[in-house]
Amino acid sequence: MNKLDLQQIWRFVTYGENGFPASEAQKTVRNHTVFAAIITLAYFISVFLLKFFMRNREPLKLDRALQVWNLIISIFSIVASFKLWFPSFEFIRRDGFMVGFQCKSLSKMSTSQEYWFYLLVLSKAVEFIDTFFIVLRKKPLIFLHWYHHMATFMFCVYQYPLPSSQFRAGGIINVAVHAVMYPYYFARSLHLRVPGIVAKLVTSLQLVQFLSFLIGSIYHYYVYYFLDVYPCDSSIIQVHTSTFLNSSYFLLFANFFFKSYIVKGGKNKYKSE
Ligand SMILES: CC(C)(COP(=O)(O)OP(=O)(O)OC[C@H]1O[C@@H](n2cnc3c(N)ncnc32)[C@H](O)[C@@H]1OP(=O)(O)O)[C@@H](O)C(=O)NCCC(=O)NCCSC(=O)CC(=O)O
Repeated sequence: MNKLDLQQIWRFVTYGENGFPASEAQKTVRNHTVFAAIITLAYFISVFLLKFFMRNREPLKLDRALQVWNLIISIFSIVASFKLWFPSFEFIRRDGFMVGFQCKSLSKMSTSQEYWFYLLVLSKAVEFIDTFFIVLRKKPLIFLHWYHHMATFMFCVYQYPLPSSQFRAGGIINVAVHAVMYPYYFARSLHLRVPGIVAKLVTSLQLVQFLSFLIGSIYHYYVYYFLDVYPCDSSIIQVHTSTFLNSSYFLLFANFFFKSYIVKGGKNKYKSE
């Protein structure tokens, strides 16, 4: 097992966009796969230990901390969206949405994009913080929430060191969705009167996102199984992993949508505001 080298991980964070050494960063992430699994397991255990510890205690207020957290992660998601999306339009314009974005071109990102993509991968561990707010504030902790955080981080650690335009396209779409979701959470944490329709729109956006990932998978399967040449840079095992994960997310979010907004006219918290 390789040694944990936080200094090395941090060195890439402070490197900046210019000449970002993407292959070194990818190697470092690959060398830390076991540590990533340990962090994910530690997250799982500490979340449920903390939940148990809080069972007879008053919920913590944490309003200001939650606002600051949501503001930071909103700014990160918005800036990363711009940094990652604008150069990607060139791939799409040149080679089309499927080939240019999903199948093979996106692996050849600029060094600036590579830098932001590295931050995006690390942010999936930082986003574990969301759950600690839920537990300490004694809000309902649903399976979808912790499963999604754990699986997404491990999926990123597995895919990032490998060439995969499909994975990179997924990350870029996801950060754009987070650029809407976190400002929504920020507004909620400020106790602003957010109309119920906004929550529905955010959940719909998440569902469209998972659907777009699944359409990407179908395209890969079609090319792999029915055409003579397979030009995409994701191995079929990578595509299978992506299909499994995104199908599970799609089903869980569809269930969330159904229970929150449709059954008995939807939950009150989304109606009253
Ligand atoms: C509309 C949603 C974005 C959020 O649904 P929720 O039911 O969580 O929304 P809500 O408005 O009722 O807010 C719930 C409570 O959480 C508080 N809250 C504020 N900021 C938060 C944060 N960063 N993390 C967790 N909770 C937070 C709110 O103030 C509110 O508290 P109070 O009740 O005190 O006002 C939905 O689409 C969704 O994603 N639901 C799944 C739940 C979830 O955990 N989602 C985030 C990770 S999934 C993800 O990130 C998917 C992806 O990658 O696209």
